[in-house]
Amino acid sequence: MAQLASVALVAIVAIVALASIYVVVRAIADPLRGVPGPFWARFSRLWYLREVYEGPIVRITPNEYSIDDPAAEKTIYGLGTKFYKSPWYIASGNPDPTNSDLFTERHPAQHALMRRKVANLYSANTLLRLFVQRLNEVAATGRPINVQHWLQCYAFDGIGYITLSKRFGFLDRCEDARGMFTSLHSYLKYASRIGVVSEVHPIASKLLAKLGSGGMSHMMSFVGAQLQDRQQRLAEKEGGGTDDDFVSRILAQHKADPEKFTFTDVFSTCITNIGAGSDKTSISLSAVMYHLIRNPNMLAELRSELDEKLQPGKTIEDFSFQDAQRLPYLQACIKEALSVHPATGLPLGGVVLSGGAEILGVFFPAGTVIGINTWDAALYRPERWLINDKQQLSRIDGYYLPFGHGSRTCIGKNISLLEMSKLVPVLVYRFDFDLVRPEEELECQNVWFVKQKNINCRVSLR
Ligand code: HEM
Repeated sequence: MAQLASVALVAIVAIVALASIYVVVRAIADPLRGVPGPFWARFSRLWYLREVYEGPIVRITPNEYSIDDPAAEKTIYGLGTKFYKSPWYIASGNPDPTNSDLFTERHPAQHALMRRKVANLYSANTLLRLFVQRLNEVAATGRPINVQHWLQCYAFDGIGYITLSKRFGFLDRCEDARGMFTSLHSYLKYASRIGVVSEVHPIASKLLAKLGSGGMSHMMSFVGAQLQDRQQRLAEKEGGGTDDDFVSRILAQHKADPEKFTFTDVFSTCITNIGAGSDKTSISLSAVMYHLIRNPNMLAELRSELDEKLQPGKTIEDFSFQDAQRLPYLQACIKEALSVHPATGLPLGGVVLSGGAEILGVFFPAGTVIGINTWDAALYRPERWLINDKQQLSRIDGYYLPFGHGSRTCIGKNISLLEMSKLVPVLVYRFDFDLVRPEEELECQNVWFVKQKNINCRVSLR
């Protein structure tokens, strides 16, 4: 027995020694060893779970680099790119690779095919009245609210409505009654961490499911029940046409060609909408509101633009998306907030294709993972989007990446811009928001989505 234990010990020591030699030799022989980054990123992916580092090209793992260069956007994400999404995306999806969805499908051709199937459903159209009613009620009580949480209720009900023509019901009491925010948050924590070591995703996800911590299970059962209900209604309506909403159109596509557009496609499109389109919209809306609350001069400027453009006999709620798009200061406030606080906070990784790629004079061999982080931290200054200097505008626009870029740009971008353009004018026109603790810095948590934690305000009617 003692002999067996010492053989096992020798074997373990030998494996550890060989692995260490391999890691050190790989780091020394690495043609990209000149790229700066944290020391431990030369040897292991694990440091990525905690640190931040700045520079034009930064090593973030032994085989992964974060790039800060707008010209690289086209190379990595441009339409027709052959770059695969990086292995990080694996942990966000179904462990069964045949059940991928638009967000997690890594193969460029498969991804393009999937995207073509649903692209027409995302052309842009609200829960404004209900949200304003809730704010009116809370304003009457003087009770402080967490603005991010309330906007999350708005965004969740919004995306439920847009996708399934059914609200989840968060705006009824502005509470996470179904535990869905918590579920999505634990899913994001899981995906952002396990994405770093995505090889363990098939085992880790099974283990979590056994422990009853599935993350998305609430959402899946809600979506499943709504789809079943709608299918039944459509069947009863046979010959009588379909409703003109997202879910009817997607089910009609499935009915027309169930092999090309399978029920799994229907389900994963709806789930992806809700996972991808709720928190990111609420984080972006919170960013717009936070910076306006923090900058009273800019808030006053926006309000005077709204006063000026509001036609006699109309209310602020009558402003259409088209009207809002013609308000330069409003659009600059939104764009600037998404610039200084993009909803996602990790590099959007892509695997370098065969033949390699040269970026900022550095050659990255095939198989290396490179990506651009959407964060372009700067002072909040909407005015910088309102200049006439085309060259300067195009330079700053090159760094604007909150929705990603090219072939994998956010498919829900128009929907969320519409939601923001409709809601922000109403909020700033109807209400005052006063931070409960203005002396506190903004606190955020990065779980791939960078969530604000402490935008606590008292709301009052203007
Ligand atoms: C302000 C709100 C939003 C922001 C900031 C945002 C941002 C992003 C970003 C950065 C990506 C990742 C691109 C990549 O991995 O390279 C993405 C992808 C995606 N978003 Fe959004 N998003 C928002 C709202 C929405 C909404 C409302 C929907 C659905 C209705 C949606 C659906 C998707 C989908 C399906 C993808 C995957 C697209 C693909 O890979 O082809 N997003 N979004």
